[in-house]
Amino acid sequence: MNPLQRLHEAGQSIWVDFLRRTFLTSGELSRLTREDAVSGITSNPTIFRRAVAESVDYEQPIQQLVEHGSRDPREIFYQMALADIRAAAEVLRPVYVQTKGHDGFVSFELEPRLAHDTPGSVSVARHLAEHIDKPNVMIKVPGTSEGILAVEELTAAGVNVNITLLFSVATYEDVAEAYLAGLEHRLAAGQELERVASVASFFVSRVDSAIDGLLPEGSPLRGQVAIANAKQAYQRFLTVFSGARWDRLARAGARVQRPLWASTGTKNPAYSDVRYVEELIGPSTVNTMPLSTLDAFRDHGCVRPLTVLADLDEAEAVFLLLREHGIDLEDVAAGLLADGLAGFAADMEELLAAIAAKVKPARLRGQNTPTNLGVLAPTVAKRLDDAARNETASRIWSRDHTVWKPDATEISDRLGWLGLPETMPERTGELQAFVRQVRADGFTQALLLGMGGSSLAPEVYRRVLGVAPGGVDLTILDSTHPRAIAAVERSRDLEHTLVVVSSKSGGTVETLCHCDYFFAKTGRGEQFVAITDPGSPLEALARRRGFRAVFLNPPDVGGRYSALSVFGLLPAALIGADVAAILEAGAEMACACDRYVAGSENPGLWLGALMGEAARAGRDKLTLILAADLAPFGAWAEQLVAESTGKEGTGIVPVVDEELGGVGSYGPDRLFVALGDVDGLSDLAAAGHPVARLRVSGPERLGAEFFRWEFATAVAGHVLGVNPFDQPNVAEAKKAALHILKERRLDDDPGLDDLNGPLGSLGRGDYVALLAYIDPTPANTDRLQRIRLAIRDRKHVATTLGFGPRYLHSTGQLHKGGPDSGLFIQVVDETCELDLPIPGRPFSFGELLAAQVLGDQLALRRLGRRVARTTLRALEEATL
Ligand SMILES: O=P(O)(O)OC[C@H]1O[C@](O)(CO)[C@@H](O)[C@@H]1O
Repeated sequence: MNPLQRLHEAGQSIWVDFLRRTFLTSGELSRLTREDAVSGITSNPTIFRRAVAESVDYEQPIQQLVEHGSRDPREIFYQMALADIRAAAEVLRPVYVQTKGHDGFVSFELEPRLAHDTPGSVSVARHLAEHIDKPNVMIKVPGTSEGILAVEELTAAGVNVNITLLFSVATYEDVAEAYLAGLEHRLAAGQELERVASVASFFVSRVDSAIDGLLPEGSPLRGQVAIANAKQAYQRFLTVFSGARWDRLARAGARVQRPLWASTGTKNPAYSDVRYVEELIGPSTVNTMPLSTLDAFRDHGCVRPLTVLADLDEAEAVFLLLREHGIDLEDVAAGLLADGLAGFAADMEELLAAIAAKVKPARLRGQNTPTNLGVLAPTVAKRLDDAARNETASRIWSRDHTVWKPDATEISDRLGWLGLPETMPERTGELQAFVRQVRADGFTQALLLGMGGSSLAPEVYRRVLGVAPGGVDLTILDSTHPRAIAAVERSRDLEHTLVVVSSKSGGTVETLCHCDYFFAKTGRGEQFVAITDPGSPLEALARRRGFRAVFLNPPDVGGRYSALSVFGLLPAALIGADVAAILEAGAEMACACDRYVAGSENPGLWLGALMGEAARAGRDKLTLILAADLAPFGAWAEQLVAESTGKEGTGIVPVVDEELGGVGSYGPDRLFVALGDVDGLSDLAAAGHPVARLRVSGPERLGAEFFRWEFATAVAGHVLGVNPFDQPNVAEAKKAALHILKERRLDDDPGLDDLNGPLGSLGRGDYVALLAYIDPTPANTDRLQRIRLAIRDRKHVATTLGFGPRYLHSTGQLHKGGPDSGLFIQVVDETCELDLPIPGRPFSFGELLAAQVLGDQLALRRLGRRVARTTLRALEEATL
C-alpha cells in the first residue's frame, strides 16, 4: 500500500483539487482512483482559468463551439465546464456506487458574482444541478452569510452542496447548522434524506500564510495556527453531528456533512510539503489536494491515524497565545474570505478574457517549427514514440526519479521547479510589497551577489527587460577579479544600494567574500537581503547581521532550475518587471509540457528529445542562435544544459554567443537551435545541418522559455542516462583552489604555455573553451570573441567563452565530467596592479582568483584533459 492508500484506509477521502479536459480523457483520473484511492474532484474559477488559459486542451472545443455559433465567452465557459463536470462525474460514478453515495463527488463552484445574493445563488445552483443531472455532483457555495442562507434552502431542495472559503470555526458551525436545518425541512416534508450529501471546505494553509505575516520573526506560533484552527473545527463537527437532534436525522437516513480540508498545498517552503495532510487525518474527513501535494504524499507522506484529534491542548494554547499577540482570528478569517472571493472573481474575469482571446485562432499550437531535422528526424520521432509508450512526461510530472536513475539521491529533492508556476503566484504579493518598501526607504539601486544559478536568471531579466518605472537599477556581480569589483563599486551609489546576497547553498565562497566585502563598506544590515535555502549558513549569517529580509526558497529547487523561484523573481520584482506575467507565461508553458501532451505537441519533451538524440548521434554542440532581444538568455541556458548534462563522460556542449558563420565554418557535430526571430539559417539547413526554430513571441515570454528549457534539459538528461540535477565534478576545482589558498601554494605556478601544440591537437568533434580570468570588460570580451571566431573558422571546431570564476559555476562541470573533447585555454592577466583585501579572510580577491586558475587547471589535468595557460596578447598572436 502506498501512503495515499493508507490515508484512505485511515478514513479520509482523497480528492484532487484539479480539473482539466485531458486529465479526464487521458485516463489519468481513473488511474488515480484505481492506484491512489482518489475518490473525488474539486474545481473553482482558478482551476478553470488555468485549465483554459494555460493549456491547449480547450482550443479545439472552443473552435467547435464557435463554429456552431457560440460567441459569448460565458456561454462557452459553461458549455465546456459542465461537459468536464459531467465527464468527471462519470469517471467517479463507480466510486459513488460502491460507497453507496458516500463518496465519488465532483464539485462545481457558483460564479463569484453570486457570493452575496441568496436568491440568485439558490436559483442558479438548482438550475445547474438539474442541468448537470448527475447524482454525484456538488455545487460549491461560498461561506458568506448570504451563501449560508442559500445552503439551507439548497439542502432542503435536495441539492448537494460543498460550502467553500471557510476560515473560521464560528462560521463553520453556522454552515453545519444550515445543513441540519435544510435536512429538517426535508424530513418535515416527508422527503428522503439519504441521497443528500454535503461537505464543508475548511481552508488551512492560507490561514498560516496570513497569520505568520502578523507574527514577529522567529515566533513559535508561526505555522501552528492553521492546523489548530482546523482541529477545533473538527471538534465542533463531532459535537454538531451527535446528540438527539442529529440522531433523529441519522435514523431517517441523513449523512453527516464531512469537513473537507482545502488549501492543503504548502505555501511556505520552510514547512513540509505534506504537513497539511499529515496533521489532519481522521475519519469522516476529506482532503482535497493539488496534484503536487498528492505526488508528495504518495512519495513521502506518513499516515498516523487520528492526528486530527491529537494535541488538542496545544491547539487551545495556540489560541490563547494568539490573543496575547493581539491577533483576532475572526478578523483574519473575514479578511481571508474577502480576499478569497476577490481572487476567484478576478480569476473568473481572466477566464472569460482567455476564452475571448481563444475565440480567435489557437495560440499555443506550433510552438516548434522544425525547419530541418535532417538525419535526426527518425531518431527524434522514435524517441518521442518511446516517451509516449513509457509515459516519460507523466513520470517526470509525478517526480519519479527512475526516469533518470534507480537511486533517488539528488533527484527526488530537486524537482520542485516543476511546480513553481503553480506555487509562486502566492508569493508575488510578498515580493512586490518588499520592493515597494525598498523604494520607500530610498534605495534606487541594487547589487546582486551570486554565482551560476543564483545570478544568471537575474541577469537575463535585467538585460532583457531593462528597468521599468518604479523599479531599481540592478547590477550583478559574479566576478572576483579585483578590477571588476572595483568597477562595480565605483558605478554604485553605495548608500542607496540594496545588496542582494543570493546563494542556495549559502556557502559559495565567491558570494560570501563579496558579501563580507560590501558589508564592511556599508556596515548596515538593513541594506542587505538574502535569498537562500532554509537553514543554510547564509540564513544564519543574515540573521546575525540583521539583514533587512531573508527570503527562503523551496529547497527542492536546484540553482540552475530556479529562474521562476525567489532567486529569479525577487530580482525581477526589483527591476519592476511584471512578475505575475512572467509566471503566467511559465504556467502556460508548463501546461503545454504537461503529462498528457505527447510527441512534438509537447515543446519541452520535443526539445529535450532533440538535444539528447543529437548528442547521442555526435551532434553534441548545441549551437544557440538567439534573436537580439533574447541574447542574454544564452548564458543562462548554457549553465542549465552544461551543468545538467555534462557528466559521466557524456553531455551536451552549449555554444552561445558564437556569431553565425558560413556553412564551411561548421563540422558535423552541430545542432542549431534558433530562439525568436533570426535569419541566416537556411544555408545551414540546406547543407544538412539540423536546424530547429523555437517561436518566442517577445521578451515578456521569458517565463515560458525558462520552463521550456528546464523541462527539455530534464528530458535530455533522461535520453543521455544522466542525473540532470547534480554536479558531481564541480567540487574538484573548488577543493583544489581552497587547498592552494590554505597551504599558500600560489607560487607553485606552472607558468604560461606555448599554444602551438594544443591548437595543433584539435581534431573533428573537439571544442575550444576560452576560460578568461581577466577583467570582463566589453573591450576584453570583443577581443576574445574575435579570437574564438578565428579558431572556429580555421580549425572547424566549436568554441565557447567563459569568464572565471563565473564559468566554474556554469560550464565547469561539463569541462571535467563531459566528453573528453575540450581544449581549455586559460587566459590570465599579464600583470594586475590592483588587489582588494577581503575583510576577515587570510587571502585577497586577487589571490582567490589566482588560486581558482590553478585549482581548475589542476582538476582538469588530473582528469587528463588538455589545458593551456596564456595571456590575451599571446593568444591573439597565436590565432589572429
Ligand atoms: O546558489 P549557490 O549555492 O551559491 O550556488 C551557485 C552555483 O554554484 C554551483 O553549485 C556550481 O558550483 C551551481 O550549480 C550553482 O548554480
